[in-house]
Amino acid sequence: MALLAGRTVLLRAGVRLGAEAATRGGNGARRFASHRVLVEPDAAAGIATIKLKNPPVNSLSLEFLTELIICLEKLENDKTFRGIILTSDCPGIFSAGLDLREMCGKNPAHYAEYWRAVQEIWLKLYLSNMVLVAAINGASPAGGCLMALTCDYRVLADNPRYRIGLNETLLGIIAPFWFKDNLVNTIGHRAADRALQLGLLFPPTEALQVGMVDQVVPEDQIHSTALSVMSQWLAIPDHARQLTKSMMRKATADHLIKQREADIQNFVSFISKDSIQKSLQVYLEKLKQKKH
Ligand SMILES: CC/C=C\C/C=C\C/C=C\CCC/C=C/C(=O)SCCNC(=O)CCNC(=O)[C@H](O)C(C)(C)COP(=O)(O)OP(=O)(O)OC[C@H]1O[C@@H](n2cnc3c(N)ncnc32)[C@H](O)[C@@H]1OP(=O)(O)O
Repeated sequence: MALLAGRTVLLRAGVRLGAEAATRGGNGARRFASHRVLVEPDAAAGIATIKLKNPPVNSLSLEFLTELIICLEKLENDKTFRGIILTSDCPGIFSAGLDLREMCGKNPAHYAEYWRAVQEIWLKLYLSNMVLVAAINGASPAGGCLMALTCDYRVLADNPRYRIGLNETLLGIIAPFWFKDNLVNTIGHRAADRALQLGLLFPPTEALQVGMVDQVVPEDQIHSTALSVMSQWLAIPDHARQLTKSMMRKATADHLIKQREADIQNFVSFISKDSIQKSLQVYLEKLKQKKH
């Protein structure tokens, strides 16, 4: 049943999908992988595990986002799969969020194309008909946190270095309204107000307390926990769960869908400002110097 999916991917024609491959797994299910998105299917269970693999930190570049969008479309249209576990193949990092290099020193057309892809991945994940469980096995700032927030359930590995949150203000930028809406829907208005203004990155215990994640487990139990949560969610008849999900999420998604173009223009003019470019460059430089 396609209650929510089926929208078009509006991306630059000809973005290279890398060495995409489709083979048959041991259980007969199609296994497909691109350079940066690994899909491990379990056809018998109806579950696909997506492993993000864009080292070193799974930053969400335009090419990576494009591969992910295509992968999600394929899974959404394949009736074999009813659930996705979203996790990382990069040790200690779930995702460092949006790729800062896509937002620095480029032209307005590039910023517009990039932002459309960011919107698209959010809509694809947020409106998916499938059950999405995030198995967060690493740090998850900003866009990384947003991806996790689109999921139906979040399991975080218990490691104090694995902080999660929308830290945009620390970079001198602003979480867009639809990031904010997704966060408010998850942790409530007061907690979101504080978290967004202060750019808070929550360690596991605090993330659980505030409701940013649903469960914190030892790192070696993250996949088994995600599987057991998934089986609980898949026990619900699809049509009832999907209609309920749609009822809960439609207004938030429509908020963006209705003003997608204006949101792109807003992003382009904001990110093109000299002062914002300067802040992002300083932040990137600090990240680079951290090692030395
Ligand atoms: C009224 C409203 C008006 C206007 C609003 C309109 C629009 C809104 C405008 C903007 C919205 C933008 C929303 C942005 C969302 C984002 O996601 S921004 C990205 C935020 N991400 C971060 O802050 C994370 C930064 N990274 C880290 O903290 C750490 O790297 C890490 C904890 C993830 C991992 O730490 P380490 O393992 O120690 O790794 P390193 O720090 O050494 O990093 C390795 C390598 O990777 C580079 N890198 C890290 N993060 C990014 C990134 N996000 N993008 C690009 N590159 C990144 C880092 O520089 C290192 O590079 P090298 O030195 O090896 O070259």
